[in-house]
Amino acid sequence: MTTHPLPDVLRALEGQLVVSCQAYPGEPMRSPQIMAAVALAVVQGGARAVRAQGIDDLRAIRPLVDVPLIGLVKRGDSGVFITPTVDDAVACAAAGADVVALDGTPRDRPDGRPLRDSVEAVHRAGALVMADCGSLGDALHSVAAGADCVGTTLAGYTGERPATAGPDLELLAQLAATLTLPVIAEGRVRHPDDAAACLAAGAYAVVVGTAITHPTRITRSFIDHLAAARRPHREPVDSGAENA
Ligand SMILES: CC(=O)N[C@H](C=O)[C@@H](O)[C@H](O)[C@H](O)COP(=O)(O)O
Repeated sequence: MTTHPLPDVLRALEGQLVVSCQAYPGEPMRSPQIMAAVALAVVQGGARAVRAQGIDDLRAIRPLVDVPLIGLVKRGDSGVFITPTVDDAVACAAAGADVVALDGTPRDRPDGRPLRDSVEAVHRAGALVMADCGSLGDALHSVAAGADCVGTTLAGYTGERPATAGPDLELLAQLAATLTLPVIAEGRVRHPDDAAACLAAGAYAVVVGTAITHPTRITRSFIDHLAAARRPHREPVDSGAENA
């Protein structure tokens, strides 16, 4: 439940779909131009905001889309890796992010500074903060640090909660019932039904990444389904008709 007057950027997202456009190191689509085209394509499809990773990608996407841009920088894939430092957060805002997504956990950050420092620096730069959280404790920490909205982005990735097959609806409902700022569903939203379930659980908006913008993993999910569905090969039965 949201009770505070919200900035326009967040108000525009209520009940809407945000699409995360990210390619990972070494992947064929890892290029700012390609991610910018993907971002434009999802906006044409109705995404009301784009989430993107990396300063070059943000710079390439910014002039192409007129929806809010949620920016982050990823450094590695363990510990605090989503926009881990104050400098990274400021760089995202300078590259055109309206909202800077950053790790909202109380874990030690690589620059040794508290979450609050990143939040305040983003606010000074004129942007908002989405705190990526993995638990209720993270979300409460983020709210205390001044975040403008929280996401379930890290649910299942910090060791505090199991990685559910789909979105962590239990955490989502818990956050939505506890907090008075927007709670954004993110992580393992694989199907439109999952997205609808997130809204029903209290999400303010829903972020979908892999299921829309990662062709390698989408293809692999079809391959796995086919492998499971394929019947064991059987020799055709010889009816003996041609000898009759
Ligand atoms: C945990 C982490 O690193 N999440 C990242 C955050 O930006 C991205 O790798 C995810 O793709 C994004 O959160 C969207 O989630 P999904 O791709 O499951 O729809």
